[in-house]
Amino acid sequence: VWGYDSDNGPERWHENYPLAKGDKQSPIEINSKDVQHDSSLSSWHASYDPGAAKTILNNGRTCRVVFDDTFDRSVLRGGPLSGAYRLRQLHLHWGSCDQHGSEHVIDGVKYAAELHMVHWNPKHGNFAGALKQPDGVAVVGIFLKVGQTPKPEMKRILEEIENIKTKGKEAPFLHFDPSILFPKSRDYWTYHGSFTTPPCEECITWILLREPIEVSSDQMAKLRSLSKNSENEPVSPLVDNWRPPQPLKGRIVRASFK
Ligand SMILES: NS(=O)(=O)c1ccc(O)c(NC(=O)NCCCCO)c1
Ligand SMILES: [Zn+2]
Repeated sequence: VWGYDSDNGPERWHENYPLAKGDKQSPIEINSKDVQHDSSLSSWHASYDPGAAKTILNNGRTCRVVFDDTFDRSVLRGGPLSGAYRLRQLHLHWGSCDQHGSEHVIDGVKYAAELHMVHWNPKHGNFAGALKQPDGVAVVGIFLKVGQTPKPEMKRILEEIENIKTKGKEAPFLHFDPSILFPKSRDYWTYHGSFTTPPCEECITWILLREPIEVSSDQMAKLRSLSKNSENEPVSPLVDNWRPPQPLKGRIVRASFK
C-alpha cells in the first residue's frame, strides 16, 4: 500500500497508480518570476456553515476534518472557479522538523506544513464523479509557518489530536468554521493540477494563498505526535507525509496579485 517511506513513497507510486506520471501533477514549485498576473481573476469567497463540521480522524496518512457535503451547505466560489464547490474535508501535510513539510514550494521556500481544504463541484453528481472531471475539485492551500504570534484558530484542531493519536481513531468535531484559518490577505496563485496522493487524479483547480498563517513550534510538535500505526502496533510517527514538487510540463501559474 502506498505511503511516504522509501519502499512505498512518491518515487514508486506510479507502479500502481500510473496517473502519478501525468502531465498535470501536484504539488509544484512556484517561481514568482514565471508567474503571470491575471487581472481578470476575481477574488474567491468561502461561505461555510460551522454546523457542517462532523468528525476529525487519523487515517494513518494525515489528520482530516470531515464536513457534511450532502447539500450546498459550506461552499467556495469565485476566483478561478465557476459555480459553487462544496467543502468536503480539510487535512494537513507536515515535516519531521520546522524546515520542511509543505508540498508546494514557493521561490525555494518550504513551509513547516500545508493545510488543504478540499471542495468538489456538485454539477458532477458526487465526489467520485468529480474526480473524473478537470473542473471536478478545488483545493485551497494554506501554508503554515513557525512564528512568534501563533494563530489561536489552529488550537481547536491541535487540541483534538490527543483523541486521535493512532491510525483509525476518530472523534466528533462539531461547530467549526474553517474560514477562521484564512490569513488576512486573499492573494492567491492558481493552476491546474492533481491530488498529491494516489491515485493522483488530475481534477484539481489549486488555489494557493500567498500569505502563510503562523503556528508555534509547540503546535508543530503536537502535529508530529500523531502516529501512523494503529493502537497496538509499534509506534511510528506520522511525519513527512508530503509529496515533493512535480514537473510543471509547461503549465502556467496565474497570480491574483501583482
Ligand atoms: N492532498 S490533496 O491533493 O489535497 C487530497 C485531497 C483529497 C484527498 O482525499 C486526498 N487523498 C487522501 O486524503 N489520501 C489519504 C487517505 C486515503 C485513504 O486511504 C488528497
Ligand atoms: Zn493534501
